[in-house]
This record gives sequence, structure tokens and C-alpha cells, in this order.
Amino acid sequence: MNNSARAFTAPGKAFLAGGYLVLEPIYNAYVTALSSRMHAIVKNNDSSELLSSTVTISSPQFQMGEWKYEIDNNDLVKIPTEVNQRNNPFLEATVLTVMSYIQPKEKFNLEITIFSDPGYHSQDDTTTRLSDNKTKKFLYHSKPINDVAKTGLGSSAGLVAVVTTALISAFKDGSISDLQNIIHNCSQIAHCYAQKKIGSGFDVATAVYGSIIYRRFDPDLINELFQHGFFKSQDDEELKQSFATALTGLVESKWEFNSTRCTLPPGIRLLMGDIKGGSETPKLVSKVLKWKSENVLQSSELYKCLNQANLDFIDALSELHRFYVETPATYKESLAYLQSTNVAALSKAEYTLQQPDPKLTPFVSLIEAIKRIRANLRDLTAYSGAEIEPQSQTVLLDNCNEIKGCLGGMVPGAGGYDAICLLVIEDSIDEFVDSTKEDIKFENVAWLNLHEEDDGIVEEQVNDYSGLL
Ligand SMILES: Nc1ncnc2c1ncn2[C@@H]1O[C@H](COP(=O)(O)OP(=O)(O)OP(=O)(O)O)[C@@H](O)[C@H]1O
Ligand SMILES: C[C@@](O)(CCOP(=O)(O)O)CC(=O)O
Repeated sequence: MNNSARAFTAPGKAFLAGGYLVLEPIYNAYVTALSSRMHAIVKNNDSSELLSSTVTISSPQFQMGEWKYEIDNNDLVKIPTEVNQRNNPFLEATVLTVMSYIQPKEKFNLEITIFSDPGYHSQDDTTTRLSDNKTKKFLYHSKPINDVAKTGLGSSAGLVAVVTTALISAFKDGSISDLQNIIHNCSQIAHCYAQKKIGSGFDVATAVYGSIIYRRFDPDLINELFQHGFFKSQDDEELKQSFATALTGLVESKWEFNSTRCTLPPGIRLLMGDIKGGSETPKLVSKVLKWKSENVLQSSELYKCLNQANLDFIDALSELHRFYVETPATYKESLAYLQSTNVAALSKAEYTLQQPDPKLTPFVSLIEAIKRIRANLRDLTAYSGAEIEPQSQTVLLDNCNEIKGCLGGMVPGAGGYDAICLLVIEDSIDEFVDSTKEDIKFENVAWLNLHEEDDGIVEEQVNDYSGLL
């Protein structure tokens, strides 16, 4: 076992394009990794006094945030016992999956401390603590984790990914990049098990790999593992063995999926707004899937148009990268022009009438792609009855377009009343936020203090957490 303490972080996500379509393994989605990250510090303590192996996970920002799992080294595919009967399905599934995979033979005593950056949860009723060297700042809540409102950045995916990394690093040598695929596969399995369903996995993949163009893995990979009686086979040695073999095979195999790294073009910033109110993703998804199965022709036509708009969005972003690399000075001139206009508010006809400079064309392609994504999501809303871009969000996004420097925005992920994501010229961000502050049109939005940080899991300096552990 590895004895020195280590620290890791995994990012939250903003799902900009590809919601719903990404549930099928034929569509690409675009997901941005965020500066809000989930942290885990792992220590391997002396185990000589313990009767059985233990993983103690504490989350000191939340009341009752400690889970202590006892593990039977002779029966590792068994659900671990939480000694105080506290339930955290995501931690339990992670400990179970990693232990079943690693199968450690010797007794151990691991201690993991989790911290989450301020962006993940509501900041009401919190106190702030800084690490000794002031590099880490966390908010401490007065309630247990389940009673604190989330902002929708994928806290469970970040948690599973970073705790998987902490556990695997305690038993296996190698850098993050050596272990990344194993970490990804274990995290997807654990997250599906905890959620009791197999989603597209975009949030887990982003937590592991960072900002990505994502096409999902075949859900049958995990379905087949679950059919092995997933972890239920305590009394049957043969079943346990076949499960362990299937799990190892799956964790160590190369899954077919797309996780091509990407990043927003220079000078363009992501701005995310948390909206008062909220929506339940599973309800929205089931409405869309029901409508889709009952309206095969209409839905395939709409999916085709929405997919084309998503692909145009992805292409426009890579075209902007090319533009910057080939002619950085002209690119910066265009950014400066866009900073002083509200091109996103103009229709294509109005825009063409104004005959602007052709050097703006790649930016206009991006603006137009965002508009078409939104138009298709509004059609999906109308046809399926799932409130994906509801009227109040349409009004809000249109109002954002009226402000100089905004290139457009969308409802992220499953949409609904949870959040909005905007792409804004970087140098306009402060002015943009200021101009919304006293304006009643934006009274329901709280701008989140975050930006894109395109890295997935990274190793951090343990010293940066001293004073907090
Ligand atoms: N800091 C944390 N400490 C301990 N457990 C956590 C922490 N953050 C998240 N969790 C676990 O994850 C659960 C929340 O997961 P859930 O999937 O409901 O939200 P989410 O991943 O933030 O959702 P969304 O995809 O909408 O952002 C919590 O109930 C808790 O079990
Ligand atoms: C609707 C869906 O495509 C995206 C959900 O995104 P979010 O949880 O709203 O960020 C579901 C999924 O991909 O698992």
C-alpha cells in the first residue's frame, strides 16, 4: 500500500450542448469542466489496533458528515457496513466498487477528507474557512448534506470520481494519467449503482477527463455487470467469483466512447447563473422519452435538427480556435468589436443588413448555432410537454442577449428552471454582471463565481489543505 498522504480534485460541469440526445451512443455532446472542484485527501493510517479494515470518509463542511465503512477482507464483494447506519449511497457505492475491484488482502485503515468548492451548494447560512496558506477556501454549512440546496454542478459525479481516485491511489502505483481509464470505469460503475440507473455518464466523464466532447459508452457494458447479481451474492462463492471476474474485466477493458478534450476559445468566458426555482431531471427525461417513443417520425426529425445545431456549435468553437491561432491580432480586434455591441440580439437579417466586417463571421456562426440549439429545445418543450426551455427562461436568455458582449446562452443539461449558461466576451464580464445587478429582469438569477478550468482529475499539494484537516 502507498503510505504518504495525497490530495486530488475533480471538476464540476456545465453541459452546454447535447442534452437528451447524449442518452444515445450516436450523438456527441459538449461539456465544460469548471473551476468549482471536489477535493479528497487520503491518508493510510496505522491499522494494527483495528479488528477489520476501515475506510473513514469525512465531509467536515456538512453536519453529520462522517461515514465509516467496515470492510471484510475475506468478502470484498459485500456491501460495506456503515458503523453508524448513516446513508450516503454515492460513497457506499464507490467504496464497494473499488474494494471489489482491488480485492486488498491485507488489513488497512484509510481516512479520506472531502471538501467541495463554494459553487456546488447554496451559500446561505455558511461560515468561511481558509487553509493556513490561504490557497483553499471552503464554506461550512449548518445542515447535513441532504438538506443543503445544490446548484447543479454534478456534486455526486465529482465526489465519486475523486473518492475513486483517492482509494485507487492508496493501492495502486502510477500517475493520474496512468490510472485515468481505470478511475473512469470504476467511477461510472459506482455512480450508476448509486443512482440505480444508467445515465449518459457525461458528468462522471467530465469529472475524470475535464472539458470534453462526449459520446457515451454502450449502456449494456454496465447492464451486463448488474445482471451478474451485482454485489448481492454474499452467500454464493461461485457467483461472487464470477462477479469479481466480470468487474475486473470491465474496469480494465477499453470502453468505446468519445472523450475528446476541448476548451472554450480564448477571450470567451462561461458565465453561469443559478435560477431561483428548480426542475427534476428524471421527470423531464421520462417525458421526453415517452414523447419520443410515441412520435417516432416527428422526434427523429427534431433530433436530427437539434443534433445539427449541436454539431455546428462544436464546429464554430473549433473554427474560433483556428482563427485565433492563424491570426491572433485580427481575432482580438473582433473580440474588441463584439465587446461594444450586442450582435446576439440581432436577427440574421438585421445583422446582414448592417453589413459588418467579414472577420466577425466565425463569431456569428457561433451565435447562430446557439440560437438554433435554443429554437430546437423550444420545439422539444412544446412537443414533449417537458419544460426544457420554458417561457421564463426564454425571456431571461433573450434579455441577456441584449447586453453588450454576450454571445448567447442556453439552458444547460436537461434544462428547466435550474440554471442558465452564457458565453460572454471575457473583458465584458464585469460590466455584464454589473448591468444586471439593479435590474428587475434579472432578479431571479445569482451569477456563480466560477469559470471554465478544463482539467479533469488532478493531484494537488497536501500542504495546501493544512489547517483544515
Ligand atoms: N461534499 C459532499 N460530501 C458528501 N456527500 C456529498 C457531497 N456532495 C455530494 N454528495 C453526495 O451526493 C448527493 C447529491 O447527488 P445528486 O446526484 O443528487 O446531485 P448532483 O450530482 O449535484 O446533481 P446535478 O447533476 O443536478 O448537479 C448527496 O446527497 C450526497 O450523497
Ligand atoms: C438529460 C440528460 O441528457 C442531461 C442531464 O443534465 P443535467 O443533470 O441537467 O446537467 C441526461 C443524461 O445525459 O444523463
